[in-house]
Parts: sequence; structure tokens; C-alpha cells
Amino acid sequence: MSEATTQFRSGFACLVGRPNTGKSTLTNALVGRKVAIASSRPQTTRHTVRGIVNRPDAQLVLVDTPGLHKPRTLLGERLNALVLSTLGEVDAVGVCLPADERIGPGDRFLVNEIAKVRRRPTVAIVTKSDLVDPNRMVEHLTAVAAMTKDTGVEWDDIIPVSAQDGTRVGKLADLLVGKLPPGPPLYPEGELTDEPEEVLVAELIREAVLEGVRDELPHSVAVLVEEMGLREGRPQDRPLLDIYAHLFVERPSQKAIVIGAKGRRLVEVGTTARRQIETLLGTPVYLDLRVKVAKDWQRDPKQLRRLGF
Ligand SMILES: Nc1nc2c(ncn2[C@@H]2O[C@H](COP(=O)(O)OP(=O)(O)OP(=O)(O)O)[C@@H](O)[C@H]2O)c(=O)[nH]1
Repeated sequence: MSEATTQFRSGFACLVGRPNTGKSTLTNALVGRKVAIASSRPQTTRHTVRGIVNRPDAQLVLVDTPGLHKPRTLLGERLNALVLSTLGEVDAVGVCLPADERIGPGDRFLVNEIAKVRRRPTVAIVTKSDLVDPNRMVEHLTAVAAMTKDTGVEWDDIIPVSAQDGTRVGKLADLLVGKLPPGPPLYPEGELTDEPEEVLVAELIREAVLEGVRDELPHSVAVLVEEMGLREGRPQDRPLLDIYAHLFVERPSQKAIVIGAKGRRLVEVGTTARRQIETLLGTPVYLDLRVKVAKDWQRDPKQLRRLGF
């Protein structure tokens, strides 16, 4: 084997597309139905990790672009600058264009914007291939290829996949991995987890609390999700997940740090954590966060057990 084929690769890829084009399902299929969280945060903190594909030859980190999964933002007048810069930074972008829907203005707008900022590999992923017959597939692939003319995008590859039955999902992973630069894993192995959602949620809240004040609160923060459930009586297409969480610190002085002047810091923490949880779970979230002082919780076995240590 040549050196090029044995070299470990790592990097970021981003799946974009209109709502409902199969991004989440495909992410799960690529990652293997496990959820990944980024508790160690390498260079980039702006990318929200959706999943990590760990392979013997590579680590592919799938990230979200903030705003892109919100239909109003996507179809609004412009994609915001952050989204564009994310797309300009990641190693590969996959545009999801479902086989069972015709390419529309929303797709063209998105691809047009990508074409403006990107000089990096862009892959057209024709999702939901299981839903169409070969004739329709040929028609769709032709239309996808023709986007080059309308938008100026340069497809590196066009690949049909089905996250439902797994068709070519492995091939897509190979393809994306091939676009990553050589380098060591960005996240430690074992970062891929299928821990219960409560634990992931608690971890995201803890991360948000420690953001910026890590030195002042070393290990003194624990988060316990007391209650988590879908709010009753909501319309089916507008679910809301209620999360009640307690944030434990050891001393009143630490409580003051967490809450901040006029409670501003806690509001920020709540907003950051809520967004991360929404991205992780794919549902709008109502987050109720209370700060409590549990004196010396680290030394009290009963409290430790309660907090899941
Ligand atoms: N038949 C089939 N259905 C699929 C496939 N992939 C996704 N779907 C379905 O398409 C719908 C949308 O899929 P999602 O993965 O939620 O799409 P998304 O792009 O993440 O959606 P947003 O979060 O709204 O942006 C769901 O009902 C999926 O079950 C596929 O490969 N085949």
C-alpha cells in the first residue's frame, strides 16, 4: 500500500439542504445511529457537531451550519455570514437533493450561495433514492448535473443514496473521507456515544456553563436533568420538549459567577445550551435552568450518586 492510502485523514463535512431533504436521517446512517457530542472541543467552537464517523483510516466530523436547518433563514433573503463562512471552512459540503422532489428555487438559491463562497469540494447527494424508479432517477441526476450551468456550482461528485435501506451510504462516507486532509483524529475515540439523552443534555448544559469561566469553576459544576418530556397538547408538527435541569455548584460565590450580573450570564448559558440541545435532538426546546448550591457535593457520596457519578 502506498503512503497516501495508509495516511489517517480527519476533518469536517457539512450536510446542507432544504428542510426535510433527509439530512438528519443520513447523518444517523453515516454515524451508525449513535449520537455524538463534542465535550472536548478542538480548534473550532463555532461548529455544532452532529455526528462523528470514526473509522480505522479516518475521522469524519459532521457539523451543522447554524441557521441552515431553519427554513425561514434558509429561504429568507440571504444566508447569514456565519453560515457562509462555515461552508467556506469545512473540508467538504454535501448538498442533499431528494430524488422524489424536483429541484426548486430553494435548492438553486442555496447552491448559488454555496458556489459563491466555496472553492472546496461540493458533493451533490441525491437522497431517498429508494423512493423513485430508474427513469425518474436518471431525470433527477440530469437536473442535478445541470445546476452547474444555472448556479456556477462545480460538483465534485453526484451520488444517489438511501439512508432508509443503506444503499451507497458507505460509498458516500468513502467519498467524503477522501476529501479530508491528512491529520490525526480531532476528537478522542469514544466520543461517539449512545448515552441516554438526559446525560447528553446535561453534558451540553455543563459545557455551556463552563464556557469562558472554566478556570473559575474547575470541576465544581454538575448538572442534573430532573425532568424531560414532550409538552402535552401541542400540534403534532410543532412539538416542544420541556427540560427542567438543576445546576449544582459548591459555594454561593460560584453561584454568583454562574448567574452573572442581573442574571445575564445564566440567560446566555441557557440560550447556548438550548440551541445545542435543539440541534442534538432536532426538537424545539423549553429549558428551565435552576442554580443550586450543594455544599461539597464532590465529597458527598450520596450527592455524587444522585448526580450520576
Ligand atoms: N424513503 C426514504 N425516506 C427518507 C430517507 N431519508 C429520510 N427520509 C425521510 O424524509 C423525512 C425527512 O428526513 P430528515 O432526515 O428529518 O430531513 P432533514 O433534512 O434533516 O429535515 P430538517 O431537520 O427539517 O431540515 C423523514 O420522514 C425521513 O424518514 C430515505 O433515504 N428514504
